[in-house]
Amino acid sequence: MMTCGMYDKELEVAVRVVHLACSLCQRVQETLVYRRADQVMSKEDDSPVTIADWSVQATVCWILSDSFKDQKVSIVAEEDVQTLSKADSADLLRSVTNTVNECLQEAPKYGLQKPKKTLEASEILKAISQCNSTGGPTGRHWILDPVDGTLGFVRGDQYAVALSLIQEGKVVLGVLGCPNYPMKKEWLNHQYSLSMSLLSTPASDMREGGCVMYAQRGSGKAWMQPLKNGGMKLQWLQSAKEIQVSSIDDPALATFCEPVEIANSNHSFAAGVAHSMGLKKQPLRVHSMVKYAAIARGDAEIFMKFARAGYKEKIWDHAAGVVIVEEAGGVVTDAGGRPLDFSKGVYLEGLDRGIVACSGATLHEKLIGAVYASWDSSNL
Ligand SMILES: Nc1ncnc2c1ncn2[C@@H]1O[C@H](COP(=O)(O)OS(=O)(=O)O)[C@@H](OP(=O)(O)O)[C@H]1O
Ligand SMILES: [Mg+2]
Ligand SMILES: [Mg+2]
Ligand SMILES: [Mg+2]
Repeated sequence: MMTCGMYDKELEVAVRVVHLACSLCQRVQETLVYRRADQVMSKEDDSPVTIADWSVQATVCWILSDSFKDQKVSIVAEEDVQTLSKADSADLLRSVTNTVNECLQEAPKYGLQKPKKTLEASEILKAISQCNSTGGPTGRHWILDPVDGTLGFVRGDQYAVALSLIQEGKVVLGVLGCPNYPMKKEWLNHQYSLSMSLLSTPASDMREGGCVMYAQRGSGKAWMQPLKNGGMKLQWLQSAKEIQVSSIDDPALATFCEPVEIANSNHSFAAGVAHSMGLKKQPLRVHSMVKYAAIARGDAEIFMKFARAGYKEKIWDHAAGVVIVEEAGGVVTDAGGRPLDFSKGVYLEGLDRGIVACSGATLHEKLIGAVYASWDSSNL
């Protein structure tokens, strides 16, 4: 038996809906790489958002609400309906509505219920805006990043669908869908590009590619499955294999990963820390929570993110990745060595400088020491 925890039912629904959401993203990404300009919108903070971000949020909201009808489902998620409800956004809303309805039609293939009738645009808006919970220290809250690494997504590169559950302020399960991160390791080392692989690989082969990872808190185990495009009605656990962090603890042999964008993490500070702790390899720059996935799977040993001072990290950018890395045997803390606190609402309040994840305690101690030593000489 691959799960035997308190949240088996929640985990099963979460894994199924993440598979479903990944298939939606794959379809949208294929069209996006050819028609980028008019399909990528900007939010108020200038970050990108697409049909996929809203559509996944509406889809996951509908499935969770339907699957847990007896509960008042609380969802903390990234997107809101501001852009979508503007007067000149009618086409956009129509695209989202169609995308969600098409996706939900496929739900039975994934062992989930589909709606009895086609959802109206107003119901889609309602579903998206219903994900406006702020989490907190009590009760049960789903945490969703419908598309994490939207920039990677629009570039035809790495991105993730991240769903997790917090209970009394603790992350109790996490699921990460990584449609462009194949089961085999070597793929991550090349920069993944959908547009390139579409030219060189038959689309069907490429669609076999991705994986979904998941873990339940306290199980001491984390799992990976191939992404199922044709559905997964029965025996959803069967194709899962256990994953574990890397056993490398020599910094000279370790690989570290970090965000692609300099705006999202201070690369030069990370390089200083890397040098100071004796890392020798070039950093692996990857969009999205695929970085946590790489640590959990043993494809890399260290993840560092040092956002600019004043930026507040959001829980949906980390929750699923953290529980999967920890259950796979890794360590995740802030740059001061303290565990991340998911109980304070939407933000990781009180975060000390940045976030680090390591495959084990030896590398983690060295990393925290190197941050401490490098801090004075930096001006983050
Ligand atoms: N200024 C700034 N500083 C730090 N972090 C920020 C910043 N702006 C955005 N974000 C969040 O970063 C999420 C993407 O992180 P990544 O590690 O994938 O970044 S990168 O694309 O590889 O550069 C990204 O998640 P998504 O919006 O889901 O893509 C953001 O939540
Ligand atoms: Mg994100
Ligand atoms: Mg996102
Ligand atoms: Mg975003």
